[in-house]
Amino acid sequence: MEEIIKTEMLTKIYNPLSQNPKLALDQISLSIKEGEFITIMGKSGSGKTTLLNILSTIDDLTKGKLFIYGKNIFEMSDSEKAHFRKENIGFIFQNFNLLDTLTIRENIQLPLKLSKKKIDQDDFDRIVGELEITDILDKYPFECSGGQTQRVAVARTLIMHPKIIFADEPTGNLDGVRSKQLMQYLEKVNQEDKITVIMVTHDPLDAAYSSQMYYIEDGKIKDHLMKNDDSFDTYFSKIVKISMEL
Ligand SMILES: Nc1ncnc2c1ncn2[C@@H]1O[C@H](COP(=O)(O)OP(=O)(O)OP(=O)(O)O)[C@@H](O)[C@H]1O
Repeated sequence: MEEIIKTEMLTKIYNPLSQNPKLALDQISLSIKEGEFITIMGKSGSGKTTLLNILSTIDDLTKGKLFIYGKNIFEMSDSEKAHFRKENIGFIFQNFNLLDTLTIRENIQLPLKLSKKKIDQDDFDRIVGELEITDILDKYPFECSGGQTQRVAVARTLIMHPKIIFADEPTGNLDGVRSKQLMQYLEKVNQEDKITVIMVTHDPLDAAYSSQMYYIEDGKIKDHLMKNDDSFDTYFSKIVKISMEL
């Protein structure tokens, strides 16, 4: 499988020139191939969101190297980065970011309109059907349940057919049943559509869906588990053990 993201000694220092520079990521080297399902775990403040933001090119690194599809990020112009994000990346956040003044249908179609892409009605119908939100398309987000708005946010991401989904604590506001549904859906698009998923989570049940887990401590990779190396039970129990330290 093609390598999509590679970092070498990636380092992030916030406010480097101030009296209080903050070393948030410290020489992170990793490689992510197409079709993988990666989770990033670690204590609060360990650097997980910073790493996600840099890998998705939303934020800049301070030192080290980041390659996207083999291309050095320092050699990419802002418009090349914007193009990469538009064509390749989808985000799922904890608070879903739906617009209350738009209907559910309009919310889902918004990214297509913003990037001046045509709406493929069959594709739209398939996605909202799979996510079971067909009957709320004319409602507004404030009229929907948390589980429904979460599925709308997923639909809005998938309508753009991203190659990579970045998810930051996507189940953070959901109950156990809704969390499981979201994770099963992410697993489905990962396995069937080969969408690469890179997800930050605190929850070992969420992390168990991944094929690899990076554990970050004080901005450094402290542990890297691969599901292939172990049986599922062993992988899961290692994740549970690590998450007990969180
Ligand atoms: N814009 C910023 N300016 C200065 N320091 C920052 C900034 N953003 C994050 N930090 C600091 O960098 C470190 C890593 O932050 P980050 O948000 O990546 O951690 P995290 O592991 O995602 O935490 P959490 O689980 O609480 O969301 C923390 O010490 C944080 O306070």
